[in-house]
Amino acid sequence: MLLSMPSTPADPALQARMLGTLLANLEGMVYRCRLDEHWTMEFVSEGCLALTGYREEDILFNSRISYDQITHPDDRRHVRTTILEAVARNCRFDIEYRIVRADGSIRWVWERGTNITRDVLEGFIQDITERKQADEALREAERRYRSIFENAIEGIYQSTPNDGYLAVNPALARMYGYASPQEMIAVLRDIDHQLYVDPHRRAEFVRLMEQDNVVTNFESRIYRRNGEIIWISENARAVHDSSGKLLFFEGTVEAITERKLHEAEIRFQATHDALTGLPNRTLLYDRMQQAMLHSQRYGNLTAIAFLDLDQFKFINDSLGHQVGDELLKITAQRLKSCLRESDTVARQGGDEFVLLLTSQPNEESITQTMQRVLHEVAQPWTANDLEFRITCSVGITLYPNDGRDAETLLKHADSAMYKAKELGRNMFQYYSAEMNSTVTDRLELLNRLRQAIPNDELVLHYQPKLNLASGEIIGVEALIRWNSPHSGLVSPGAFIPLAEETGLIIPIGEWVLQTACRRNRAWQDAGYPPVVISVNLSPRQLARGDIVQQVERVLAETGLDAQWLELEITESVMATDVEKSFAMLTELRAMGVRISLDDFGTGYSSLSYLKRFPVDTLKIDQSFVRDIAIDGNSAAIVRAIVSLGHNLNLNVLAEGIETAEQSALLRQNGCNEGQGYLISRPVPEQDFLKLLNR
Ligand SMILES: Nc1nc2c(ncn2[C@@H]2O[C@H](COP(=O)(O)O[C@H]3[C@@H](O)[C@H](n4cnc5c(=O)[nH]c(N)nc54)O[C@@H]3COP(=O)(O)O)[C@@H](O)[C@H]2O)c(=O)[nH]1
Repeated sequence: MLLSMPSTPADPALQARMLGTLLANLEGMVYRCRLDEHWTMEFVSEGCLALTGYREEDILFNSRISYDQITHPDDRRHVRTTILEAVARNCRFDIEYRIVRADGSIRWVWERGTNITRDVLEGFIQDITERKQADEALREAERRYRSIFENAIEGIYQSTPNDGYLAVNPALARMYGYASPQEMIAVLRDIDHQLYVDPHRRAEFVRLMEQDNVVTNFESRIYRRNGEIIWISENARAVHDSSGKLLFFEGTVEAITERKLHEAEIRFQATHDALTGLPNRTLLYDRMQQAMLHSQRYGNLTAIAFLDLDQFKFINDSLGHQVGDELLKITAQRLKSCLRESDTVARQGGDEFVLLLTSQPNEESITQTMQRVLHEVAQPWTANDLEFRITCSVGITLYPNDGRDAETLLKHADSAMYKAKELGRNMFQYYSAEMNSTVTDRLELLNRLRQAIPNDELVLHYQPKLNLASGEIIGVEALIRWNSPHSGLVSPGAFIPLAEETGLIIPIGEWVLQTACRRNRAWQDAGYPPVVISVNLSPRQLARGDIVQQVERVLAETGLDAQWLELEITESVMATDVEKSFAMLTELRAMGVRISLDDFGTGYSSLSYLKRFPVDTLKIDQSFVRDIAIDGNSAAIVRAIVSLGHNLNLNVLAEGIETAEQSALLRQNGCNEGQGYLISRPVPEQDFLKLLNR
C-alpha cells in the first residue's frame, strides 16, 4: 500500500517529514479517494497542482471540483468500468486516460491503484502526455514510412547477404515482374543467379557494402520473372545493430532501361552515320588505333581501303537525292557482305567509304577481298523501275608499310584511290610513294581549267557524220579539246569528268554551244553546204533547268537557224526528273532543235520512255560497233537497235566505225548513218572544212 509507514519504529515526526518530502518530490499525484460517483478525494499529495492545475483544497471532498469532473468526459465511462472491474476482482488497476486541467488543456495520465477497502481506493496518477505524444509521433512516422514503402514508385527492399529478401515493396515486385511482394520474397531466394544477369554482380554489391557501407548508382542488368532483361540502378546502405553486427541491406531500385537505351542510342548516333548505319569517322579512327596496335603486337598487316563510287555525283544529280541515298545504303550492305565481322566498313562522307581489314597475313588476302568488293559493288540495282550498275575505285594503304598513323594512312589511301580513278575507274590501287603528288595534281588541274575559258585555251574539233550509202556528210559532231600551255592538247576524257564533278561543265558547256553555233553559221555564210552540228550536253547542264533559254539566246546571238543544231544527250537524262526533262526537250524540239540519244544501248533506257521522249536520232554506242564483226551478240544488238529506231521513226547512227567491214555490216543491218575514224577522226576546223568541200 502506497501510504503505509515504514515498519521500523522511529520518530513519528521524522517519519511524517520524510513522507511529506517523498510525496512532494514525486512527479505525479498520490491520492486516496472514495469509490463513489465523484471519486471524492480524501487525500491528494502536493503533485495535485502540477498535474491538474487545481490546488489540493479545490479537489479534496469535491470542494470546488470533483476528480470525476476533471476526468475527460469521453474517458469517464472507460475509467469507471476498468476500476470497478479491478475492484470486483480485487486486483490492482492500471489505466491511461485524459484529464481536463484547470486551464482547459487536455493531458494524458497514467493511473495505477488498488482498493483499500470496499469503498476506498489509493493510487498514483502521473502525467504521460509527452510519452504519449512521442508514441504517437512514432506511430505516425511508422505509418508514413509504411505508406511510402507501399506506395512508392521506386522499388524498396531489405535484403541480407545470404538469405535473400526480407522485405520488398509492391513497386519492386511489379518492376521485377512478380504478382506481389510475398511472391517475390518466396520465389527469389538465390539473388546471385536468379536475379542478376551477371552472377558476379551480387558479390560485387556485397563487397562494396562491406567496404563502404553504401552503394550508389549500382547499375546492373537483371532478369524479370518472365525472363525479360531490364536495367536497374540501386542505391543502398548497410544497417547494423548497436554492437556493429550487420542486420540487413536497405535500398532503393530504379528501372533505367529506357535511359540506358537512350544513352546507347546517343552513343550510336555519335559514332555512326545516320543514313547507312555504318561507323563514322570517329569510330573508324578508334578501330584503326586498335587494329594498328594489334598488328604491332602480332606482326601482321592492317589494310585501309578508301573507296569512292564512280559517277555517283551524276546519279545523284540526275536521278535525285532519294535514289542517291538508296544507292549508298545498298552499297553499305554490299561492302559489309564482303568483309569479316572483325573488319569495319565506315562511311567517310558523301560517296566515300573506308574499309578497315584487320590482321591480314599478306597482300594476297587483301587483293582477294578487294576483288570481291569490286564485283559486289558492280552488281545491278534497280531504281524508278530501271536497272543501274555503278562501279567504284579503291585506294589501299597498309599499316605499317605506308604510314604509322590513321591520318597518314587515310591520306595515302585517298591518293591511291585517285590513281585508280585516273587509270579508268572500277579498280583498286595499292598506294605507292609517287602517288602523293596526285591530289595536288588534281587541284592544279582544276585551277588551270578554271583559267582555260578566259585564256582562250579551249578549241573544238569536228567529226563528220555520213550517210553510209551515199557517203555524203549529213552532219558534224563538235568535240572539245583543251589547248593547255602546260600539257599541250588535252582530250576531254582527261578534264570533262573533273569539270562535271566541280560544276565547271556549266560555263564550258555554254562556251561549246556558243562556239559550235557561231562556227556553223559562219560556214553557211561562207557558202559551205549546210550541215547539222551536234553538241554534247552534260546531265548537269540539263539539271540546271535553263537549257531552253540558253539555246534560244545562243541561236539568237549567233544567227543560226535551229534546224542546224542537234543536242546529244545520254540515256540517263530520260530517267532523270522525267517530267522536267520531257518538258525541256519538247520545247527544244518545238524550236526546231534536233535531239540525239548518245551511247544508246549501254544503260538506262526504258522503252516506254523512249516512246514518249522527243528524240530524233539513236546513236548506237561504239562498243557494239567495235564488236559487230566478231561477236554475234553485238551484231544482234545493233540489228535490234536499228529495227527499234526505224519502227519508232527515228534516225539510227552508228558511232565508232573504224573498219570497212564494220561499215558494210552496219549498212547490211539497215543502219544508214555513221561516224568514226574510218571516215575521219575529229579534226580541227580547217581540216573539217576541206572534207565538207569535197
Ligand atoms: N559534255 C561534253 N562532253 C564532251 C564534249 N566533247 C567531248 N565530250 C565527251 O568526252 C568524251 C571523250 O570525247 P573524245 O575524246 O572527243 O572522243 C570522241 C571521239 O573522238 C570518239 N570517237 C569517234 N569515233 C571513234 C572511233 O572510230 N573510234 C574510237 N575509239 N573513238 C571514236 O568518241 C567520242 C565521241 O563520243 P560521243 O560523245 O559518245 O559521240 C566523250 O564522251 C564525249 O562525249 C563537250 O563539248 N561536252
